[in-house]
Amino acid sequence: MGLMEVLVGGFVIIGVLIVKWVIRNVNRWIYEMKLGNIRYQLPPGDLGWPLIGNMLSFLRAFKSPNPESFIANFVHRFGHTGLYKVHMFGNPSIIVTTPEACRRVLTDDDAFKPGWPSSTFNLMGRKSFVGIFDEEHKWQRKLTAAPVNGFEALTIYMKYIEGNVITALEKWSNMGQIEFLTELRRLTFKIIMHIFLSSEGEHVREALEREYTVLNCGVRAMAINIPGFAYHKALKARKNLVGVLQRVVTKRREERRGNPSSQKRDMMDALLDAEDEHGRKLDDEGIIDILIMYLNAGHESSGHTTMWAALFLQSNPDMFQRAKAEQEEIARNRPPGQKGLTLKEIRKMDYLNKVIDETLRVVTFSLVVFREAKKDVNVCGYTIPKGWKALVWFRSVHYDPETWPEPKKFDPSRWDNFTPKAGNFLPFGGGSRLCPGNDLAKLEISIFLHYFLLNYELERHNPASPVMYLPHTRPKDNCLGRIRRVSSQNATN
Ligand code: HEM
Repeated sequence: MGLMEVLVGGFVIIGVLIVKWVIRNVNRWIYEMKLGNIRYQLPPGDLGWPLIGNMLSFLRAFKSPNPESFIANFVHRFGHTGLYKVHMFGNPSIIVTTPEACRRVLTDDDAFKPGWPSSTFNLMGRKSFVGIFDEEHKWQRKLTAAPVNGFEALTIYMKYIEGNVITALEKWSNMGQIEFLTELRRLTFKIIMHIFLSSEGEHVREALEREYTVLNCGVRAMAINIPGFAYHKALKARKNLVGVLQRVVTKRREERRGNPSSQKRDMMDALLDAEDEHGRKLDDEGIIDILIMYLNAGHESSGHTTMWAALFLQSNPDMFQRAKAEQEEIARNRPPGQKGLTLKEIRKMDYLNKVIDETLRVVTFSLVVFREAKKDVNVCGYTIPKGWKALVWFRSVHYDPETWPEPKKFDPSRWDNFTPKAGNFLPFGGGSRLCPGNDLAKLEISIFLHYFLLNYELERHNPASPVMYLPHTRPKDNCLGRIRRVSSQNATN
């Protein structure tokens, strides 16, 4: 090789390295330089590539069998600082991974408001809880939380849930091969529909259910509105959902005009009646966005978590036996004449409660929630600048080996005589946004597991089916298998 060729080769390599260095620093120059001195108080990290930021490494990790590698990579490069600067979902952001910092972000409403990616914001609706904050949020939460989660409400819903669980399990056991997850999502959707829209018929439920499956795939996707992309399909699904719900709202308003003293029947009626302290009522868009969000949040999470709890038990025979024995004991001690479960019995399910908490931890259905800093705010020694997002990374909190030794292991007995410190266990979030359906969800899961453990078994078709982590943690085959009846007892015993 001549000297000339060596020189040209050298220049090309140097040129490529310079271009790469420039490209790798574009985000830093765009977002950090304008912060002035505050930029020196940012946590360590890496804002990734222009436009896509760190999304490729996020997707790579969450499409691999080891999603923990995403945060582990930051820890490896920058140390155990707990907060890392990144550029994700189109925004400069700070990932928050320690219990203390997560709690700080979740509980400081003066400094933070919701900061969901535009895909979630557009799909849930600007008037849903992802788009509102302060007084507006407080009012609408008060309006909706007690009718969903209060003791009185749960006592009423319990019978409905129980009846539907018994019927569903019996039906599935006669169906041969089913997608267990798909069927569970249908069941939990039926329950949340009962709470919000009990007066509507089967056809409305079926129309909504179809659209939700598509909508959900877009909620965590990148907001690329081009045919073929998940987000594009999800936007279409939202349009259809709005269409169906708009017809329901219009019909209800007409009915109520014709009969102003008509009885309050479900949450839709409560929303139509609602008035804030200034006499302001919700408009159609407000009601529809609340419904879209509640119906979505209220079925996907509990459907997935129920499936995982059953699956973990089924693949650990000793745990299955222990949980089953507890349920048999409860059924045995039931006073004669009492039909079905009571809330008092549910409170006695000590081991099952540990199984559910351990499932919530291992699965961490909401792996991250999003906030936006309203002002420059100091969190655990670092500054989150005004306008930047805070990504509260629950998955790291639940996989911290200091609190949870062997964190990947499903082990309900780790909960024996153990109460996690505040901030170490956040399956339902915290602060003013704490999940308003947490008790309802646990009730649904407990009732399902009670009847499942007493009378049935799950036989998976592909026990080695790989696990997908996006948009939510699930087996790739949606848990294909059979529900077998193993007891000849009356299903309600
Ligand atoms: C296992 C089941 C569930 C899990 C793991 C779960 C998890 C969560 C989490 C982590 C949040 C906090 C979001 C944030 O901080 O921004 C949340 C909020 C929410 N959840 Fe749940 N959830 C479950 C079941 C339910 C159910 C059954 C309902 C409906 C009845 C529901 C309705 C909501 C709503 C409306 C919000 C927004 C609250 C707000 O912004 O004020 N969730 N959920």
